[in-house]
Amino acid sequence: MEKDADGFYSATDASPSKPEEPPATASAEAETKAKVDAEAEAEAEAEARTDLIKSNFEVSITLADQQADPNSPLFSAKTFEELGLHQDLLKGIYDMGFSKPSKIQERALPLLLANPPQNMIGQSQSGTGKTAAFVLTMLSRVDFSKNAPQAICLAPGRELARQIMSVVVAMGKFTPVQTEYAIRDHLPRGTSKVTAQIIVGTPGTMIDLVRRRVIDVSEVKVFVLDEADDLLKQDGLSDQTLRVKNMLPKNKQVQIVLFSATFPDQVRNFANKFAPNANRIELQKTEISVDNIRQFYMDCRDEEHKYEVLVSLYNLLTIGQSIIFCQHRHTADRISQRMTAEGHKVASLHGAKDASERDAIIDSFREGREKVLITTNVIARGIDILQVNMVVNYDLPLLSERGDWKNKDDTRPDVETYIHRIGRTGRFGRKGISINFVHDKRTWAYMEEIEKATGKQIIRIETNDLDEMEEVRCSAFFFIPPLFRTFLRFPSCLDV
Ligand SMILES: Nc1ncnc2c1ncn2[C@@H]1O[C@H](COP(=O)(O)OP(=O)(O)OP(=O)(O)O)[C@@H](O)[C@H]1O
Repeated sequence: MEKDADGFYSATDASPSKPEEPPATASAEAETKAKVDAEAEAEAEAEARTDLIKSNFEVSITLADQQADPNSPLFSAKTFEELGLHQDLLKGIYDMGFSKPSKIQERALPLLLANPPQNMIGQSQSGTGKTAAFVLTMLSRVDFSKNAPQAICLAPGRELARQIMSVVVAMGKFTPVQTEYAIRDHLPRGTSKVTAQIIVGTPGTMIDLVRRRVIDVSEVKVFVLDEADDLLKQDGLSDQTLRVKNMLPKNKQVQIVLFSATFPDQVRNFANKFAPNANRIELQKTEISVDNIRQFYMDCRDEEHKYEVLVSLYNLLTIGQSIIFCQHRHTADRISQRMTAEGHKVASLHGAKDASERDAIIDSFREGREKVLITTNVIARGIDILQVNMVVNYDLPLLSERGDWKNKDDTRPDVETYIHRIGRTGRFGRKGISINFVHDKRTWAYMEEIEKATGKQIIRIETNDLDEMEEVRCSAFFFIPPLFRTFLRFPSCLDV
């Protein structure tokens, strides 16, 4: 197997080299060399120390490099100041540590903020900053002096709605914005009218709250769908999403904003009707999945062998954080129970757990208290946890298994879900690894189809060669100072 075939570079490659000054004498030369060596050693040690403390191996240099590369989805020729944002929002953005817009932010924000407001259908690869684009739109459009809902954002799941809200709160930190959730079990029965200006929730609960007049939508002027293709999928959430739209005021224009990394052809037409005359930012099919996620597969003998391989990967899974995707809830439960019984620390999350348990599990994972999360498609989309540097497709996603798919005999993989799943790693230019488990002719064929559809190579790793796996992981993520290699040979040393 060729390592680094797809141009991954380490921090050493990316570091700007120091200009060399010719030393005046031999002793000056020796002195300079000693100084440079000492500096390099100190840098390497500092880097190793920082990595040990953070226990994640981000190489920050890559972000600046990518934001300066016109071919990167993170590139921008402009600054946030040039995008026409209010001073208080600029403060919020810089407080979050953003320094430059990404391509989607640079392109979408001027269109989203222009007057009169126009609809938008925006597509950009996973982890490239779509959330900030629509959150800044909502925060820019609401009138903080009015205590009434003016912007509604829908997401397909509870975990994503909560995450979007955290971005609204962080970006709106220097504004007087008031926010409220429309997610299950959040507002107690008997709650009187919601006066918050921005509401984030899931379609079913939003309908319920509007119907019960807890949420009055008469002042709404922005309606956002995140993961819009999922919310507009026929037989899926599209009925409910459409009902929310039909509840919005008819006597004034509501700006409709749709965002996703994927807009399959069958949804695109409906999206065009849902958001008429929209400005559109689209990706070519070959651009959809990002290059910074290296994709691998492991050829397992059967279902039991899949489990054994997963267990053998445990040390690697816990260097950073990892998400393991299964097709069914019972598989996620079975694997996590078995691994826990064998002494491994893993968590499992799926839609059958109750709301408060789901919140506690994802929060604990987000805070890094759990390092391995075994789950279903419930968090395949949108979830942004920067430390996740490995995704395992324990089961490949299939169309026939999708709740909204009518043809249960369909023998095709669900390529969109695959793209979203692997997009849980490699966020905003970071490096990530995905591994698919295949175990028979059928799953092999699914994987080949995914490879063809995404146009990205999926490379084999031997199931019994953990050294190779370790090297793959090291070459993908780390600048490895010589001393530090020891730690990588024994990853448990890193759990400080
Ligand atoms: N301009 C920026 N500078 C630095 N970081 C940014 C910037 N914009 C967004 N980010 C960060 O990038 C990460 C990914 O952003 P976000 O979750 O919005 O991606 P996305 O495009 O919505 O992805 P997905 O398609 O998976 O939902 C987040 O951690 C976010 O804070």
